[in-house]
Amino acid sequence: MSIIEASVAGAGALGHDRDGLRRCVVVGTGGTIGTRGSDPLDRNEYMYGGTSVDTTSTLDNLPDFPGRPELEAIAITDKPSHDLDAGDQLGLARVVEQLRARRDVDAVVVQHGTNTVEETAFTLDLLLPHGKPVVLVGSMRPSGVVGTDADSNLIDAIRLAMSPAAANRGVLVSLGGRVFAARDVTKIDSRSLAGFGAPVLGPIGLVEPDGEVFLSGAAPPDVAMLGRIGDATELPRVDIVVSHCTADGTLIEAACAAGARGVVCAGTGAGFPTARQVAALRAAAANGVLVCRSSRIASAYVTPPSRTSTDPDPDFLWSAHLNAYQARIALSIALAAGSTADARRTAQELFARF
Ligand SMILES: NC(=O)C[C@H](N)C(=O)O
Repeated sequence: MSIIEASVAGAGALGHDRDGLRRCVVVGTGGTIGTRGSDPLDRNEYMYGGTSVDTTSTLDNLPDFPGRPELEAIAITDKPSHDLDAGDQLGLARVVEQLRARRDVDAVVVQHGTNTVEETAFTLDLLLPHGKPVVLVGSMRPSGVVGTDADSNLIDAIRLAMSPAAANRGVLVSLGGRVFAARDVTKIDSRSLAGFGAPVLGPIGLVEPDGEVFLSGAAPPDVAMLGRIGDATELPRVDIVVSHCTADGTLIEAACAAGARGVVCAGTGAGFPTARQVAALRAAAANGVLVCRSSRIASAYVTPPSRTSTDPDPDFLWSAHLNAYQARIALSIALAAGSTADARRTAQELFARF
């Protein structure tokens, strides 16, 4: 596990003496929202590590706002989000659970890079039981630059997390005044301040500029897989292989040679690998690797095999509404929770329910 530190900054250090008020803990993992631009006019030049803004000073610099709860900061990693690994995500899940178990904590906000926030959000959604709100937040621009969204997004996320409507809703993601369910959200733009979208079902809510929170839609299932993976600090390797014209089995064989216990094929359309990929996937499945058909397109429904001539293989799992990135996470967690035979059942159940 590569959690580097778990240092709690006392709320008193934040200068707010608000006995009796509610408390939100902000957990820093890194990402642009955890950095400060070196030039106010340069939105791209910012650094991690030594020059980044730690979560405590981010909160110290946050202006007061109506409804501001007591805030507490914990820094656990300081990485661009594409460098987070499963150990980081499992460690984060356990830190969030410890915080939610505290009687004086009402909600947890996680600062996270936007590149993979959808992956960590879905991981936490599978791992954590429903209960006190958990909100992930990122920003498209570092703090301290002209037009930054770092402070406004953080304030929105805190307001969302402190809203009673956010409890028992699974993990939520907040960016640009919009609220997304973990299972729906994806990064859709690498430049726009509205960088997140939910291509299939849309956002489930709004945080208005005056702090009003509106949420709609149903909560996702409460599967709480953390309780089933014991004290695992890593997750079994599951690789994604994309399909396209001319794709053959080389990458599938390489994944298996690297020790993958599962392979997700991001197939074309409703989940179709090429014939040469199917042959390699069959060979993988024959060797005990769990194979899942998913799709490379943003909105797909990959259905169970009907044993018609066009279906790749009745032994392959199918990701239903989940995209390939989500299927990889669900399969990996299912493999961590039990034997390969159990994982086959658990993963297919997770695919069906989300
Ligand atoms: N806007 C961002 O947060 C991107 C960032 N580099 C990341 O860690 O994902």
